[in-house]
Order: sequence, then C-alpha cells, then structure tokens
Amino acid sequence: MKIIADENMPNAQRLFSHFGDVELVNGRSLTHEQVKSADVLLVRSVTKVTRELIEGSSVRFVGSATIGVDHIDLAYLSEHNIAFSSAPGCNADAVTDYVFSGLSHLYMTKGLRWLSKKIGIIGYGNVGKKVYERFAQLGCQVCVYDPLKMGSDSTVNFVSLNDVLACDVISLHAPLSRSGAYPTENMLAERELEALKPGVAIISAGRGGVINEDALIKKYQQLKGDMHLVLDVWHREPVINQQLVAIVDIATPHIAGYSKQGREKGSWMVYKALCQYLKQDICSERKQDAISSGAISVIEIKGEGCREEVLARSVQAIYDVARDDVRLRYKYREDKEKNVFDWLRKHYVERDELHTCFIHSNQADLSRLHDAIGFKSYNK
Ligand SMILES: NC(=O)c1ccc[n+]([C@@H]2O[C@H](COP(=O)([O-])OP(=O)(O)OC[C@H]3O[C@@H](n4cnc5c(N)ncnc54)[C@H](O)[C@@H]3O)[C@@H](O)[C@H]2O)c1
Ligand SMILES: O=C(O)[C@H](O)[C@H](O)COP(=O)(O)O
Repeated sequence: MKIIADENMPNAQRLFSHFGDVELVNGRSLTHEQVKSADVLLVRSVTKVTRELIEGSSVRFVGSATIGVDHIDLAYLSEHNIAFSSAPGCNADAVTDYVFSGLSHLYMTKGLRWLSKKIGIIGYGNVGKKVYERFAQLGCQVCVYDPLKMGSDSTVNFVSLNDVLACDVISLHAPLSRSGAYPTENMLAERELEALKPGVAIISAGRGGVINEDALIKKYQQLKGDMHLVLDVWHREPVINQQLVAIVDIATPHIAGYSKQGREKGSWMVYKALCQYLKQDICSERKQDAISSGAISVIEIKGEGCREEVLARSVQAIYDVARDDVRLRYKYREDKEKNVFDWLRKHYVERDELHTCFIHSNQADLSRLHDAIGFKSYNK
C-alpha cells in the first residue's frame, strides 16, 4: 500500500508505516502526478483535495489531520466512494488556549481588564463550546451566535449576530463555508462591522475568509485605532495582508491549533480512522507515544496582582502568543522573498496545552480560576 502524507503531520512514519510505504510530501505544492499511484492520502489544511488532484488516481482513503474541512471537496469524494476522515476537535484545546493567551497579552500590554467585559463568540462547535465554557467558568458574561445550534441547549446564552457584535470581546470560531443557509465567507463585512464599538477586542482563529479584511481596516481607521486585534487566520494565506499586520496587536501564521498535543491528536485520530477503514485493530500502545506530556509539569503560584495579571503570568509561562507574533514580524522583515508564512508553520517552536500543567497554590480561589482557564490545579 502506498501512503502519501504531509511532511507536517507529526508521527506520520511511526503511525502509518506498518500499513505500507509512507512518502512525506510538501502538502501545499502536492500534484496529481505525486498522488496518482497512492492508495491513501493524508493531508493538512494546505492541500486542496479536489477532483483535479485525485481523479484517475488509486486513492481510496483521504485523511485530514485537521478540524476544518473547507480544503476538501467532500461531494467529489462521496460521489466516488472515497472514504474520508478528519480530526474533529483535535486541536480545540490549543485554539482555546490561544484565545486566552491573546487576552493575556492584551492585558499585559494595554491593560485590558477582559474578565469584566461582555464576551461574544461566533460558532458553538468543538472550539466555540470550549471557549464559551472557559469564559463562563471564569464568571464572565458570555453569549454565542450559532444559527445552526440556536436553542439546542437551554443553559447556553444563544443570541443574534448583532448582539455578539455589540460585545467588548469577540472571538470567531465559525468554519469557512460558501453554501447552505448560513454561509460564513465574508460574513463580517462592512455592514456588520458597523456595529463594533470603540475599544472592542477581536480574536480571529477560525478561517481567514470569514472576516472582510478591507472592511476591518476601514473600521479600525474609523475608530482611530481604538480596537484590539489578535489575528491568526488570513484571507489569502500563505500571502498575508501586510497593511493589516501593521495595525494588529498580534499577527500569527495560522498556528492557533499548533500545540504539540493538538497536532499529535490529529495524526492519532486519522490513524484510528484508517485502522477502522482497513478493518485492522487499533494499536492502543501506540497512543502512549503518540500524545506527549507537557514540558513544564507544575507551576507554583503566589497570586499577586489583579486576576487578569495572575492568569496572564501562568498562561504566558506555558504559551505566550507574542513569541509567535515577534517571530512572524522578524521573519517578514528579514526574508522578504521566501514563503515566510509556510516556513514559520513548518519550523514552529513547539508549545504545550495548558491542561498539561498543574497549578500549585495555597489559595482555593486561585485554584478555581486556573481550573477555569484550562489548567489542572491542586491546593497545598
Ligand atoms: N486557527 C487554527 O489553527 C484553527 C484550528 C482549528 C480549527 N480552526 C477553524 O475553526 C473552525 C471551528 O472549529 P470547530 O472545531 O469548532 O468546528 P465545528 O465544526 O465543531 O463547529 C463549527 C460551528 O460553527 C457553526 N456555524 C456554522 N455556520 C455558522 C455561521 N454562519 N455563524 C455562526 N456559526 C456557524 C456550526 O453550527 C458549528 O457549531 C474550523 O472549521 C476551522 O476552520 C482553526
Ligand atoms: O483546521 C484545523 O485543524 C487547523 O486550521 C489546523 O491546525 C491548520 O493547520 P494545517 O493543517 O494547515 O497544518
């Protein structure tokens, strides 16, 4: 069996080589020629799995080690009886950590007291739900817009899009879609952004095409820069709008989901799906090696300062989103000719998820706060 796998898929050789020959490839530039003799194709979000790529090939199974599936022509795969599996929720913790690291940065640099703000979320799927729950457990006033889930759970504060757009902090977690009753492409354009108020913080870690970048720049200018922006995803990746980069607080190269554990979980979920497709037993011993523990196991915390500061210190000890922003700005300045965006993603400096670390404190309220934001904690 021939397996083509994206070179950025962690553990690909280790997990898949007993099925057959694994060839690692650059997913962004993958061609039909490379794919045509493969039986199994394992991709990430940068490979457009279209008719052009796989028609006439021997591919019978496509796996994507990602949450998003907007790069896959699902209708084509199903019409041609090609099995497909993605990795729903694999990096939901990573993206949620990214959101709180972004807010921690806004507190540490600009004093944003986000815990007392009104929080609005767009999309209540695997990511949006986690983000919502962490805010709710932190005691924040939080609401969510998801027209497809509206009313599905009476304990959740579902609201209209306008209500979310009137919030102080807005976190975007909708998929990119071009059809259906509620397509998201360009869903936040000039008219919708009108509703934003001065001082709003926007965190965009879903897909780039959901927010109209020109309209966002215009709104920023209208508000005379009184806006906080944390952007991980961009309209024309891997090319990014440098005018936008120049005005945002945090610019990162689509790495919100790039925790070590999140990327490993993606590979593991696709491995399990392929075992199922091939009717082979899942080798659960492999899982122990497949998902790493964190590099820092315990943080001892005294808890001086306001709650945002206490949280920022511990969140940033595990993941400070500013490091990815600094790296991006530095690389774009130094290497203008190269594909900096993909280089940064390929050479990503590993980070762990918050839950891999215990918080040790002698104050019960600090433990609760840290549990709520995603750590594990225990009292002395
Ligand atoms: N930046 C990253 O690294 C990164 C990592 C993971 C996921 N993502 C993106 O985030 C998206 C969300 O992830 P997820 O795991 O929560 O996906 P999911 O499929 O579990 O949930 C998506 C949710 O969005 C809702 N939705 C659909 N159309 C909507 C609309 N018009 N308005 C509001 N909500 C709408 C759906 O009903 C669903 O509840 C993914 O599709 C992916 O594109 C980005
Ligand atoms: O949809 C996802 O899971 C994320 O966007 C994913 O982390 C993107 O990473 P990529 O597949 O491009 O390496």
